[in-house]
Amino acid sequence: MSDHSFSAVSNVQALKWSDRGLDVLDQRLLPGELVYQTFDTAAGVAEAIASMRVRGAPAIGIAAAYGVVLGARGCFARDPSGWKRAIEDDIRRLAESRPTAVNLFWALDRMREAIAGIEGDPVPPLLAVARKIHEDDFAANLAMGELGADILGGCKGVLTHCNTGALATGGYGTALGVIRSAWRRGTLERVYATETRPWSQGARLTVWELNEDRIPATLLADSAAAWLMKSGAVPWVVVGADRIAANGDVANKIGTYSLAVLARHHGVKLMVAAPTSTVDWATATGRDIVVEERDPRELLHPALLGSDSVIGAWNPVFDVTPAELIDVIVTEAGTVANPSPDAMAALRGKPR
Ligand SMILES: CSC[C@@H](O)[C@H](O)C(=O)COP(=O)(O)O
Repeated sequence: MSDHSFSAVSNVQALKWSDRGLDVLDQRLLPGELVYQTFDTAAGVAEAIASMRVRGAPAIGIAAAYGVVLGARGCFARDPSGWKRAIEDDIRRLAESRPTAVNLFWALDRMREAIAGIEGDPVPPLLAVARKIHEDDFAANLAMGELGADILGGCKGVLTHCNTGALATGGYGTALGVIRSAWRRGTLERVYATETRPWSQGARLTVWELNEDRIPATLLADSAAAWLMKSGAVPWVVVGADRIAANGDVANKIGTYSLAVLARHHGVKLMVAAPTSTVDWATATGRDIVVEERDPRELLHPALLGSDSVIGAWNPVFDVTPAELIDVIVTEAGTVANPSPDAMAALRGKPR
């Protein structure tokens, strides 16, 4: 993978592999500081995912794949004949880092399959698989960008939620990839980005990425979305996904479901852009998706945290949008209009 392939479309790379280990751009510090930290163990990568230094379903999967390479390097050095048993602990730790984004489990399954066939030093073959996962995600983003931009046609304004850009993926982005492609075609004039709770992912990451690419954007509070839709400025909402069930229900950043309901009320269309690695064929409907709930302290003011406080906080960080509220799902393998179990099944057989 050449650096040029990334810098041609975006200056941002969330994950970089080097002989020292995995360099992770600490997304918690953006946009104020651009700091990479190097992780040289699988446990370190698991912590980087859990603590949200790495964010976004595809990027989490890619980081986990590199984490397995690091785990194999350590296990093989300690025990060349028993490393395959030892690495299971690392894989388990990585799998426990976040529960909702299925790309994590998809990538770990790919690494496990590769481990099964390895004789001798596992690092070169596992690194090749991790790099392929990374490169394939980037290529999928570019393909989705084109397919999604075709559907947006001459649309001048879109609303997006969360961050789905180069930082959240192998580069370029899912929903933000569609937006980048539409912008490059000269059709899109302005992006509206929600600030996105928790941690203001839109305010700190999405609009930063858009600014890096000089794409005009307007930031709004999540609660301003209905009012924006009423104004007619956004014929489309374009979002990513953390897990898509086999019937087309979509788990994505908290607030996506609200946007879907609002969009339907206002006659605004909803596009979900995600690679096929985000489709969980083993999960029949959105009811079976585990929705991560994070620490209430991420929401609640410290002054209200004391033992004499009667205030709690509910902090689910994803929600599930039912398929019937989604107009189209865009993947690198094709698009699914009006998603249903049958329409999704047709996607399954298509080559990536
Ligand atoms: C490109 S992944 C889909 C996103 O919309 C998504 O919800 C996301 O970035 C997840 O964020 P995270 O910060 O990892 O919880």
